Amino acid sequence: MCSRDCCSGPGGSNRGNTCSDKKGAKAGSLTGEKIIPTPQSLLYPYEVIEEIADFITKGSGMRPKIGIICGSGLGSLADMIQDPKIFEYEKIPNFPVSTVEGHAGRLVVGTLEGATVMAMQGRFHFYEGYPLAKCSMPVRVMKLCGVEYLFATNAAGGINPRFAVGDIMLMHDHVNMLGFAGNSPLQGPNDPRFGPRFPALVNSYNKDLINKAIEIAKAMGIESNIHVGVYSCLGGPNYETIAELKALRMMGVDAVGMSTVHEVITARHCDMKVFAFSLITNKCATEYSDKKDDEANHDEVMAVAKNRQKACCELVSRLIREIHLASA
Ligand SMILES: O=P(O)(O)O[C@H]1O[C@H](CO)[C@@H](O)[C@H]1O
Ligand SMILES: Nc1nc2[nH]cnc2c(=O)[nH]1
Repeated sequence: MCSRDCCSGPGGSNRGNTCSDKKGAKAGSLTGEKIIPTPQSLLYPYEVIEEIADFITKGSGMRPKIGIICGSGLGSLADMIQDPKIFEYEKIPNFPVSTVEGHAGRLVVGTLEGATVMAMQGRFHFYEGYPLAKCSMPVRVMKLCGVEYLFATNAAGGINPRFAVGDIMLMHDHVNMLGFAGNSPLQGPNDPRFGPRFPALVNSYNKDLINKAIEIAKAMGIESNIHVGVYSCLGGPNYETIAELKALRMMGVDAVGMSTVHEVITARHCDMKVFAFSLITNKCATEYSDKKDDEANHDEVMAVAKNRQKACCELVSRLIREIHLASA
């Protein structure tokens, strides 16, 4: 009988995919349980990710170098892609579907500013009922497609009082609240083909790309709308209470959302370079008040994203152009 986490005990649910112990007992059969908790990393074994990546590279005839994840209402980032080959999520084998307004549910592969790119027009969130490993599984697909740079974007609430609605915060660090609570996309047996058991996360956000983005923002004349700060991901789908926002601020958090962190962890685990930003779609109140205006809502998030999509698109396309020119 296999003695590893992947097959034994109540956590075992290998689905016959990855265990190298030929004596491995049938998954989950020891306890007779019908519902078997599955370690996150076993949800998508390497071979399944490889199949999805093959489907995309063969279907598009490309090995993209840059991956983009479009935040809520920022799907227009993918609309910039030239000669797009579009894959609806429901037509990609073993891919989840998008359930959130503002997340179309398509993978777009093509070129942008001369670089080969693939963009997720629609990401997966923990609050949709997906485990974190499932939310960030497409990052591993990107890796096996050839992606070296991850651009992750999100809509977020601004906690830093200096931030205004419509500003852009370049992420230079994060506070992983789901991680504090014991949840990680890397939970379960580690497959070293993706990365190490204990990845370091200091310097996760590429400093050169942050500096280049600041230069680009200056050239665009939007320097005063650009900040560099710390993002935190909460589980959602509810927005935060005042007490939670106060606590986050005390922890040094500048913007809060419900995504991105697990994608960045997965990307750093497999050694991608990461650039990420938050579009500040609402200001988070950190004092009690009766004003209805203080309440975040998704319609407002979408409306602000629509208004600021032009600036976000220009920032992303110019940065991609620089990466492409530097590697040409
Ligand atoms: O992080 P993205 O996907 O941009 O979306 C953010 O906006 C939604 C809430 O309005 C949440 O999904 C939150 O995470
Ligand atoms: N958690 C969270 N996510 C958001 N996404 C956009 N705005 C917000 C916010 O205020 N809080």
